[in-house]
Amino acid sequence: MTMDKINLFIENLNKRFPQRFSSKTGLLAIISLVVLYRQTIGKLIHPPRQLRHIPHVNYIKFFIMSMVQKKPLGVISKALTMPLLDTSAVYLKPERLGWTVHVATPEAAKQFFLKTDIYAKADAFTTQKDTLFYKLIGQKNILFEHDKNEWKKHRKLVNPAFHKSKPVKLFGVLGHKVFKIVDEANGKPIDVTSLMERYTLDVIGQAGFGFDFDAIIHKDNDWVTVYNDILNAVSDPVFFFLPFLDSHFRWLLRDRQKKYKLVDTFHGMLTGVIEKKRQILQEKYSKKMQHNNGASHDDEDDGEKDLLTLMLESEFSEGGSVLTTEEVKNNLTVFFLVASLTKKKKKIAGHDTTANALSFAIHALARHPDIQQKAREEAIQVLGDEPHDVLPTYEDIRQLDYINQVIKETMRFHGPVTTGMPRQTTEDTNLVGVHLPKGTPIVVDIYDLHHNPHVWDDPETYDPSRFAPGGEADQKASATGSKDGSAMAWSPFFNGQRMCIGMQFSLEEQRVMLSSLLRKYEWRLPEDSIHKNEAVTTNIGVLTAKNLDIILRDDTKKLSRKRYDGCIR
Ligand code: HEM
Repeated sequence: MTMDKINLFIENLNKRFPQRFSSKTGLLAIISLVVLYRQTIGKLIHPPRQLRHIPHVNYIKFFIMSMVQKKPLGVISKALTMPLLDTSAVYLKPERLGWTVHVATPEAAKQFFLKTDIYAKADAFTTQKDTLFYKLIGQKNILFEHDKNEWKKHRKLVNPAFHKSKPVKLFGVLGHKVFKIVDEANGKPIDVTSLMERYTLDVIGQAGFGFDFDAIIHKDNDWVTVYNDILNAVSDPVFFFLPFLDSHFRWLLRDRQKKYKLVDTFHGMLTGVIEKKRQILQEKYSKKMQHNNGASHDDEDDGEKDLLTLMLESEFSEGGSVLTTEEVKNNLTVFFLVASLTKKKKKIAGHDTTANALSFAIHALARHPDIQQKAREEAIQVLGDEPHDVLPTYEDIRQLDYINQVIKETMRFHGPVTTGMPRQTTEDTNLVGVHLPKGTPIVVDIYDLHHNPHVWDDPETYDPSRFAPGGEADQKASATGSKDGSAMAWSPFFNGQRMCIGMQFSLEEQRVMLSSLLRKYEWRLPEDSIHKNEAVTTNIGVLTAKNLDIILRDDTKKLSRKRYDGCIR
């Protein structure tokens, strides 16, 4: 605003309100308004000066589309972020840490994934101590740990457990419980997101630490309710955006205090299980050491042991406790957070990565009956067409080439994790020609990377054959190590050191579930489905399809409806 305009404005004010405004007070008022605007709304809607050389989304449009109109992420991406990628590999978008750099090309993603010292995990959540979320996840755990040495300690212990864990039989047995629910629906629409969430909750309970939530069959049982209540409280947007309510005003909020008690109850259960398992293992190992004269061989199948047992066993082989019970408990909680968290209130974004990947695959196959049929033929070819339910084996799921392509294309098209957790640059740096000052918040935008037309051919077309041998994805992967980082074009689990540790676990779980469903059922969307043309998704948190009802029918007529009778093929 020039001086002339200010003077004119003051003159007008003086005319309207004679004797009220001297030039001085008018000027002061205007300056105060400008400062106030800059410090509040201006700060929100304009990126900080040091980042203004990077293209940014229009804040107002973004706010309206995401918060007011609640448009699906894909719609927002097409309207606001994709156009920015025509001229730049990165752009700015508002996030929890303020204006954040979003990386959406393989070349830039490669730098992000590999240079972990520069793009270090931000201490974003753990700085807000005394919140319910902080209480739930605890101070030290593998996912949120930003101190490299501390993180290595966790990863070293958790890695072998995930490497050994192959609970394929468990995935199948719990799949048969899912069949029970589908059969009971008798052709009526089923909310598959909820069903898959209950499935993955039962999986992580049993595969994580041998605990049966029994969520598939009894969705309202006590532990599932405790768990849902905690999760709903943790994701309550009011407390999420105003964390000081938790830390400073909890004493006024009795209902909130109850949620803190629920977390204590949940932690108490986990701690009890850990301590009991430690004790049993300790006794077992002492006996074995006596009998085997030092050798500690175990006859049980490692693949079907739960992750907690495997973690504690690797502690024993290291010669004692590596992590405290508290740290082990925090890691188990993290497995829940990323592997299976159900939700009760539909308005809350889903949190469950694998369940959403499965739901999106079911949706994609419902929209593309030809692909569904091709995948079914493979499932029947590998698992057989005996007239009873079967349990896929590890060898079986290794042969599911086409279903694997379906899973990978689904995770490109609708990867449940859309950005990963924020990093902050630890020094001034240059990312593919863009200057980033120290302290810049930055994420890899998996959704935009997977939908970037400069990276993928016709990215809005769902086509599993991209992942066929020699296909588009293979060509990119064979460029591994190349400067343009094309191998990073598909990164639903991230890449590099902090890549998802549960990737194989999740992929195997998906292979078992999808092949089992395909072998037994045909499915379609109801006529009035909101997801007919494309999946209507959330735009915040883990990507979820809202109210995804599907009609499943055991009408292939190839198999009888006889329930699994205990025999494993
Ligand atoms: C479709 C399923 C899944 C997807 C898309 C997924 C994706 C991811 C991504 C993108 C990250 C990196 C986050 C970051 O550093 O910002 C991650 C990390 C992690 N994931 Fe997964 N995940 C999935 C399933 C699982 C499962 C089933 C488990 C465990 C049972 C798991 C355990 C973890 C852990 C522990 C980390 C932290 C690793 C570390 O920092 O060292 N994930 N996941």
